[in-house]
This record gives sequence, structure tokens and C-alpha cells, in this order.
Amino acid sequence: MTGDLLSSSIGDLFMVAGKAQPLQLALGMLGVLLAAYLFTRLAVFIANYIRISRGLASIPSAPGGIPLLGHVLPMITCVRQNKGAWDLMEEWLDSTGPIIKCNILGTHSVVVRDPTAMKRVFQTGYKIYEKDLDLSYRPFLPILGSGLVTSDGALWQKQRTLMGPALRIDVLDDIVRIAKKAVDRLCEKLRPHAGTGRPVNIEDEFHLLTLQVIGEAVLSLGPEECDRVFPQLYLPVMNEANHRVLRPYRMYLPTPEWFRFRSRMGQLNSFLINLFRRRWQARQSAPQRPKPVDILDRIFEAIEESGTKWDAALETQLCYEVKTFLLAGHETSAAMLSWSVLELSRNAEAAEMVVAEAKVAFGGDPAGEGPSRRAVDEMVYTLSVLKEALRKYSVVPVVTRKLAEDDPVGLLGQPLPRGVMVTCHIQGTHRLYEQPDEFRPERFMPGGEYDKFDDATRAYMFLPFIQGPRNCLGQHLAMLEARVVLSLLHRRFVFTAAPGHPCSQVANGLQLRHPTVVPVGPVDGVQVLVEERK
Ligand code: HEM
Repeated sequence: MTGDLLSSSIGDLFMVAGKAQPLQLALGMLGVLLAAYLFTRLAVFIANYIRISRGLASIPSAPGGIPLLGHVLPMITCVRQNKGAWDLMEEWLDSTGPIIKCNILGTHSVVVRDPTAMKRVFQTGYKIYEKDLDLSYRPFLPILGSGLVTSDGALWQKQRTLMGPALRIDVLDDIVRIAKKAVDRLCEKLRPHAGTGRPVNIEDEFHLLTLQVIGEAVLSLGPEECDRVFPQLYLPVMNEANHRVLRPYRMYLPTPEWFRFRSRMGQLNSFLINLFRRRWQARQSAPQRPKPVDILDRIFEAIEESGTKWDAALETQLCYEVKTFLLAGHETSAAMLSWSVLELSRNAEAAEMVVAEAKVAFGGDPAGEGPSRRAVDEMVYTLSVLKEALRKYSVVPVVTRKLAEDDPVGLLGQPLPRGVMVTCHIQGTHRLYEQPDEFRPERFMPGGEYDKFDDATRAYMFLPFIQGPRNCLGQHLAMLEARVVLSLLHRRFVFTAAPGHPCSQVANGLQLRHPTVVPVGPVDGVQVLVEERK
């Protein structure tokens, strides 16, 4: 009986199949394949989830997690209260211990701030602590692609070898001159405001200035071209990518903004690739190799020396690298400069010390060609102001990694399983200083608090640029540029926080930090009044 039933239903099935349209059959097959794919993905996800959970069993969990959602709700609440998720993580570290685990929609993360753990992730174990492209960097992948910040393994190694020298050594001499010209232009812009009581949003000005510096240093673009191309194409694209961090669905929904993003990306890529082609062809047809004038020239030299063939793949890769330099090189520096100006506007004595260094470096002719690089290197107090701004405000508060294989050494004595995300809480490390809320540039002066840390871990107590083989390639460029800008601005003007603006009302600048956007700048900019310095 059962056998009859079975054979008749199989027969029916063949009958139906026989009568079905090819399209229906194809759709049916597609449905089956999709279901099988989703089922396999789910099975792999569950198996990994269980394996990683077991591997982390002995690590204390952050408070407030619930099944499935993990710690997403406390994080959302925290952002609603105008605090960064990284602030919440710091509270967890304070209350629970030096190593904790949390869960973000099924992704396990271990959070640490101890310098020995940082050393393992950034230095001794860097090959297995890979970039976390699934979560943190995903919204930026359409822009940065396989550029230096977002690549790993052999490709990263090759690109780092190719690009590294172009950002170091002699280009740094040019940066002083380029930054000097940019800050002269900014001074001209500020002069009409001096003494008028009209506030200026200095953060906005720093965004334009740092884009001009990086645009000229990398591509020899003039200030007008930078001001024309970047605010139109590059800045809106970055803006959308930042929105996508908290609203990942925007990456997939074909809204008008999604199409605008694609179109601007396309225009920016064409602008860059056309520029590369023009410059490469001019170089190939020149009777002799010209002296390099910018970072692109130096990259071209490295390409020629390595014998790399010029083709479409190379153009695309170059495009990713240049967009990486633009992104990495301007927002971080603008945030650092904004915080420094805010702090100096509250501390006349520190501002006077910066001015004193500027007088030595720029001599009696601040409007001249600019100091030598050696003279800028000697501005140790100005450098300490910038470092203290990077410490106090931690413009990159967390850096995440994904463990590519089991790490039996692990962090703080805890072996870690493959696949776990590691959140290096840079802000937490920067708060392991005495009275961390206070702005004290002296910490970074010779013999100061920083010098007194233990030799073995000192380098991991100050991590704005992280450390190790994947450290920031532009850190020397950034700090050189910022010293020129900060010192010359203060040599010419006195800045005070504009009355009525939050930056004149809150007791501590920490209250002004943006809760969701990295690099962390002031949430409402820094509005200042400008006076000529006597
Ligand atoms: C105050 C300014 C800056 C800060 C705080 C900063 C911070 C950082 C940090 C934290 C990283 C590591 C990111 C990670 O591993 O996930 C990084 C990497 C990088 N930065 Fe910067 N950066 C600054 C300026 C610059 C500038 C001016 C440039 C270029 C012109 C630059 C180019 C890069 C590149 C290419 C990398 C990737 C290095 C690699 O993975 O090999 N940065 N930066």
C-alpha cells in the first residue's frame, strides 16, 4: 500500500516535471540550489560559532549581552547617549578585567588595551592577526579596494615594498614647503576675520587644508583643483561610506544615494586613472627620466625599478592606493589639528611655547619660503602638543583584526581560536596615563611620563599610528605637516573658542568627541574667534 502510494507520487512528480515549462524548472532548480547554499552557510556559521565560543570559554564576557543580538543593544543605547561604542568597551574593561569578550550579531570579539597584548597583535603575531574586512572596513571597500590599508598577505607585502619608500625620505623635505604654502593661504583666508568677532569653523578649514597638502604631495594638484575635485567627488563618497558603518543596509539598497555613490566613485576613478595615464605617457616619452616632483613620480620610479608591467590591473591598484592616501592622509590630520587648536585656545602658556618654537624655526620672516626640515624637527614642544592631542582624543580609538589561525600564545595568557575578531582598544591604552583627561604635552617631552614607561612596552603605550610592520606609512608626513601648520597659525593668530558654541561651554574637550565617526573629530566642529598676534 505504502509502496503504491510512493510510486504514484513519484510518477506524479515526473508528470508535473514533464508538463512544466523550462522556465519553471530552472526556477525550481535555482530555488533548490539557493536553499542548499543558505543551509550550508548557516551550518558553517553555527559550527564556527560553537567552535569559537568554546575557545573563548575562559574569557569573561562583557555585561549586558543577550542571545542572538549579543551586545548590540547596549551599543545602540550608548550611541543614543552620544557616547562612542568604544567608550562602552572601555567601561567594560574597567569593570570586568584586562581581557573581555563581547558579541556583535554573532561575531565574537575579544577586547584588549594592555600594551603586551598590543605587541602580540601588531608585532610578534601580525601575520596571523589579519585585517578585519568583514565588519570594520566593509563600508570602505568600494573606495579602498585592495589598497594598503585593506589588503593582507603577499599583495600587501608587495604593495608596501612598492609604496613605502615613496612616502618616506626625500618627500618629507617637500612636505614642509607644501604645508607652508597651504597654511599661508589659510592665513590669508583668516585675516579678514581677525578682530571682527565673526567665528570661523577651523575644523572645516583643516579638512580643506589637509586635502590640499595631500593632493599636492601625492599628485601635484593645485589648491583650486583640490577644492574643485575633492569636495564634489571624494568627500560625499566618504560621507556615504561613514553612514554605512552604522547602517550597513545602505550598501545593498538601490536608493538614489546608492546610485549617486556609484556614479561619484566612477567619476573619481576616471579622474585618477586619466591623470595616471597622462603622467605615465609623458614620463615614457621624455628624453630622460625627470626628477621626481611628487609621491606619484616616486611610485612610478618604484614600478619601473621592479619591472612591473603597466596594465589595467596596475591602474586599478594605483587608484586604490591613491584613494587610500587621500583618506588616510587628510581626515586623521584634520582631527588632530582641530583638537590641538581647541586645547591651545584654552591654554595660553602652551600656545606661547608653540609660538616661541615657530619664531626660532621661521625666524623673523614667517612669510618667507619656510624653514628647513631639520628646523621643524627641532620643534619638540609643538610635536608634544600634537602627540598629546592624539593621546587624549585617540582619533582612531579602536583598531580591529581577525585571527587567521589558532593562536596558542594568545593575548594576556589566553590562547585564542581562529576566526575571532580582536578589538585593540587604543583609546583604552592611551588612558593608562596619569590623570588621562588632562591635556599635558609635557608627558611627551624628553624625560616626561612617556619616557618613564617600561622599555619593553613603551612603544605600545602610545598607538595613534599603531606599531609594527603595518604601522601608519604616513605618520612622519602627518607630523611634519601638522607642526608647520600649528606653529605658523599660532605665530600669526590668537584663537579663542567662540562664545555660545559648545567648545566654549564644556569643561573638557572630551565631551565634544563624535560618537560614531572614525577618525574622531569634534562633533560640531571647532568654532573660534581669531585675533592677530601682537
Ligand atoms: C594624524 C594622522 C594619522 C593617523 C592618526 C593615522 C593612523 C593610522 C592608523 C591607526 C593606521 C593603522 C590602521 C589599521 O591597521 O587598521 C594607519 C595606517 C595607514 N596610514 Fe595612517 N594615519 C595618519 C596619517 C596618515 C597619512 C598622512 C598617510 C598618507 C599620506 C597615511 C597613510 C596610511 C597608510 C598607507 C596606512 C596603511 C599601512 C599598512 O597597512 O601597511 N596615514 N594610519
